[in-house]
Formats: sequence, C-alpha cells, structure tokens
Amino acid sequence: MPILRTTALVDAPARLVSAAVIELASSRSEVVDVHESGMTAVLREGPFSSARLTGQCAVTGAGTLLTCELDWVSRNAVLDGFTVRRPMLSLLEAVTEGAKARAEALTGARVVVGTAIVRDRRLLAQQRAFPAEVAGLWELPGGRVEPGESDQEAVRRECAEELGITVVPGEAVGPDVILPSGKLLRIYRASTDGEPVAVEHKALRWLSAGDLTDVDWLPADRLLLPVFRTLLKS
Ligand SMILES: Nc1nc2c([nH]c(=O)n2[C@H]2C[C@H](O)[C@@H](COP(=O)(O)OP(=O)(O)OP(=O)(O)O)O2)c(=O)[nH]1
Repeated sequence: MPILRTTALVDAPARLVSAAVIELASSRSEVVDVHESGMTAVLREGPFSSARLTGQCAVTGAGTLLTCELDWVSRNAVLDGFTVRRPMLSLLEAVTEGAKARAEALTGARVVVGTAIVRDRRLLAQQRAFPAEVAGLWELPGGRVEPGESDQEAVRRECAEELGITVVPGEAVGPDVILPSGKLLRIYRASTDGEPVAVEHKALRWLSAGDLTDVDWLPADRLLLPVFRTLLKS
C-alpha cells in the first residue's frame, strides 16, 4: 500500500492545528474520526480503490509538529508512480501547508464554548429556537466568550442563562472546530447537581451513544460526534 508523509512545525496549539486540518480535510473528503491531536478522513473519489488521509499533532518545545499521511490502495501499480503519486503529494502538501497557515492566522481568534454535561452515560443536548437558519438544529449548551472573560467563566455563565443551573467546568475535550464566522468552537466537560431546564431553547434531550445520530446537529457539532461518543464510553 503506497504511503506519503509530510510534516510542518506550526506556531499554534495542537487543538487549533487539528481544527485547521479538519477544516481542510472536510472540504475534500469525509472526516470519519476526530480527536484532540488529529483526525482521519476517507477519500471516496480518485484514481485509487480507497484512500485515507490522517493528520496527527505532537507538542514539541518548538511548536506543534503536524504530520499528515496519505495511504491508498492502487488500481494499477504500474501507473501508480506516474498518475497517482504526484497528485496525492500535491494534495498532502496543500493540506499540511494550508493547515499551518490557517492555524497560525487563527491563533487568538474569539472562542465559542460548548459544554459537555454527561449523566448516566447520556450527553445533554439542546435544540435551537432561533435564529431561523438554525432553528430546530441541536447543539451543546454554551455561547461566545465575552471580552475579559475566561472560557470557564463563559461555560458557567452560559449554563446559568440557558439551563438555569450551576456547573463546575472541567477540561477541554476534542479539537477546536473552526466556525464559518472564524470563531473557534471549544468543548469543555462540566458537572452539575442541578436539573437543567430549556430557558432559551425549544427542547433538551439526554442522548445515549446510540441516540447521538437521532438528532440533527449543527454542522460543527456533527464533526465532533466521535468525541461525544468517546465521552459517553468513559
Ligand atoms: N452554544 C453553542 N454554539 C454553537 C455550537 N455549535 C455551533 O456551531 N455553535 C455556533 C452557533 C452560533 O453561531 C455560535 C454561538 O452563538 P450563540 O447564539 O449560542 O452565542 P451567544 O449566546 O453568545 O449569542 P448572543 O446571545 O450573544 O447572540 O456558535 C454549540 O454546540 N453550542
């Protein structure tokens, strides 16, 4: 199975480098797995039987080392060297260099926090009531981090406003996701003793791992479903 590998040293945190690779990969392929330090995508169409793109981040003293790999099953091993390897290398370089530039440009971008509250192996999700373009779609509780506020303070404030509960924020999980506005969606675990109610939303649901695909998520959250599944296993 042919395999190509490229690397780049990126001056940005790993969860943002992962976000940039996910954004680039999802414009050309189907992202099938995401985690804090990378992602795996499958290319469905091209001069190969099947192809897989992975991006993996490692934290070093000099920045985040991004390693991207493409491996594929050849249709014709003789033609492979001429007709497949060169475009595959161009694709890989475009993803690696594109992710480096995008992550470095977005360092310090505004953050939207999402809150992952898990109870009895179920994740709390809420259905948006407005604006019209996204009404009916599902998301995690949260919202924009206000100037001068920490991510954790935003998690506490948004959960109080949207759910009427006090939460204790935990660690960030998964990669960031770049929103169409250029803000970064960042998910934090949180725990609560309170009973949430839908203050601003249409509905709340506690979703088990098997229920996760029953609801129509906002596109950024749909990308994070592998992270939500992992949370429900632990
Ligand atoms: N809260 C939240 N927002 C999300 C998620 N996924 C996702 O794409 N978003 C987007 C939707 C919005 O464009 C943006 C957050 O907007 P928002 O309306 O919830 O934020 P906010 O409470 O600070 O807004 P506002 O009342 O100040 O207008 O992030 C998610 O899981 N939770």
